[in-house]
Amino acid sequence: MMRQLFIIATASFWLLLLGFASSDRWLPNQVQAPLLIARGNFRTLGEVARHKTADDCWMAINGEVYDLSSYLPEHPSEPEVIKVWCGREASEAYRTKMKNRAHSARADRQLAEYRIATLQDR
Ligand code: HEM
Repeated sequence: MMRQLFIIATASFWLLLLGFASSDRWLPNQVQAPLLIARGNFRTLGEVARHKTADDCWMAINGEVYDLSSYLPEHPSEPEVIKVWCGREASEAYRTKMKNRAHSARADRQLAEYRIATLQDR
């Protein structure tokens, strides 16, 4: 009886420990994002520049880096209007739509979904 109790207690202890050690893997995305920032997920403009095609399209906007590859076909303008900004610093373009008009709050919310990193200055 004591032996069984001892085995159960030991097994529970290690299971609990394992659970704590790997718990952040099971956290939902909203919780994982700040963890990624805390761990320093930074990309430089040089790295952004390597993703400059429509199929592989990163942009730096307001200090954050976005992978917009899957969003491009959904953008409600002529494809060229947004494609030319792939691989570039595009804060001004996003802020003005290149015609002195701001994007909507809905656009801002969509943009946030594509964030992959924070922009590193150098
Ligand atoms: C960075 C370069 C970009 C440029 C030059 C650009 C330009 C434009 C233009 C010309 C329009 C259509 C005309 C208009 O509504 O005034 C438009 C609409 C829109 N764009 Fe962009 N866009 C850019 C990036 C983005 C990104 C990254 C997103 C979101 C992930 C986005 C989301 C939208 C949405 C949702 C609309 C519909 C109108 C609105 O909600 O503001 N755009 N954009």
